[in-house]
Amino acid sequence: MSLLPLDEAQARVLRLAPPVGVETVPIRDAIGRWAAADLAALRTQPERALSSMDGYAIRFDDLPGPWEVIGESAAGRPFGGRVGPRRAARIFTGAALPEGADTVLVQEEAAREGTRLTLAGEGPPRPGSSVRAAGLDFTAGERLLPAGAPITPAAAALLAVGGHGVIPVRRPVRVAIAATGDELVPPGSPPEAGLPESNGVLLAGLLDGLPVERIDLGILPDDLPTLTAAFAAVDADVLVTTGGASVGDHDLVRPALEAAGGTIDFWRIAMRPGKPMMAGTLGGAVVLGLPGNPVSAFVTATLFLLPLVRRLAGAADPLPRRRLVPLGAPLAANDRRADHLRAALRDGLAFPAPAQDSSMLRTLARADCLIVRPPHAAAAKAGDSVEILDIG
Ligand SMILES: Nc1nc2c(c(=O)[nH]1)N[C@H]1C(S)=C(S)[C@@H](COP(=O)(O)OP(=O)(O)OC[C@H]3O[C@@H](n4cnc5c(N)ncnc54)[C@H](O)[C@@H]3O)O[C@H]1N2
Ligand code: MOO
Repeated sequence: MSLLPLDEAQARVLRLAPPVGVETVPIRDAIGRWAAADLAALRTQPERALSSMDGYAIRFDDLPGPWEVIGESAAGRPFGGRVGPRRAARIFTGAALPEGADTVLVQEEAAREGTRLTLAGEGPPRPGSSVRAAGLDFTAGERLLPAGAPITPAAAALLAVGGHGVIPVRRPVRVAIAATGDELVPPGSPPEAGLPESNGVLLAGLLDGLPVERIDLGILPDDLPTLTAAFAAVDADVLVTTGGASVGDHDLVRPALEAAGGTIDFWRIAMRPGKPMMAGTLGGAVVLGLPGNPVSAFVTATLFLLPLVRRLAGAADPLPRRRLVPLGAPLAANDRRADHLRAALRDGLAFPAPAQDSSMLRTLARADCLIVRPPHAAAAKAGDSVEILDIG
């Protein structure tokens, strides 16, 4: 049986559809989304030279003083006059540097009596001390954020000071979620009713915080006509199913997708857990058929569903970040499948959970990260570096 390498499978999923359409939203609503266009500064920041300290605006050449104080410049209330030779203007943090002045003498190093100002310390070391030059942060026309960059709180603040009030982003991504399996009952059902459905809870939680409009299709039975009709009726950007992805007689997601008119792009990946994941398209939707085992669903959602949603939402760099940490315990050599091992982080070391069965949610809920073991990785000892994906 041929298994697709993980990185190739990820690249193929990201190629299944372009980002969704653009909408323009107020800047606060753009946080947590991605810029849909290159965004340039509409103004220069600061627009003119400002003081970075409370003190006196002077001419550096006039040091060591004394000076006569002829006016005051406060933030939003600039001094209209000019600072000539041996003259100074009282100035506050964020206030415009008056014409003629080039330096700020901080007030801790100044003494003042009426309008007479004298040096009471070492004074500014060089021209321009305690002055923020015009355009120190950026100049009008400069690119502040490239298309596809995440709009973090800091990026949104930058765009705000850059003169933007509204931002072009991608509209929310519509994600339809269906759990499949005759054994499943809604969470909170009586204990004897069946297996509580948990993948829907898991996926809803993983999608929280992304710009997603969720469409919950609930629990679908292992019945080909029912599944086919449900899939055919889906109006979404993404249809994600869990369960029924493997090779058993009741694993009907693939035949139902095909019966509904969908196309399978690939099925089965060289990874563990998550091998039976399938990807394809149905009408305008990308379809991800995640395996039913809860940990397999978590790992494939982390590695495929979330990157796909980020890409559809306009992210240029949608894959999860990995980092290197030392192992806290040895690991055996790996086989041909990329492994994702639930692990705890203690004192900066990654300790793999002793049991890794893909049904065990308790080990997942206790894990801080997944250790990523590439195919055919050699045995590793405690202290060796391994790649991890942080989870939370
Ligand atoms: N002969 C083979 N059998 C299996 C193979 C294989 O290659 N050959 N692959 C195994 C692997 S790996 C996985 S993973 C599973 C995936 O199977 P399915 O996607 O068909 O999932 P199900 O059989 O429907 O369910 C698996 C397991 O998970 C429980 N489940 C399903 N959905 C939910 C849900 N929404 N909430 C909670 N629990 C759920 C289900 O009851 C099963 O216990 O196949 C292996 N078999
Ligand atoms: O590899 Mo399956 O996805 O765990 O148990």
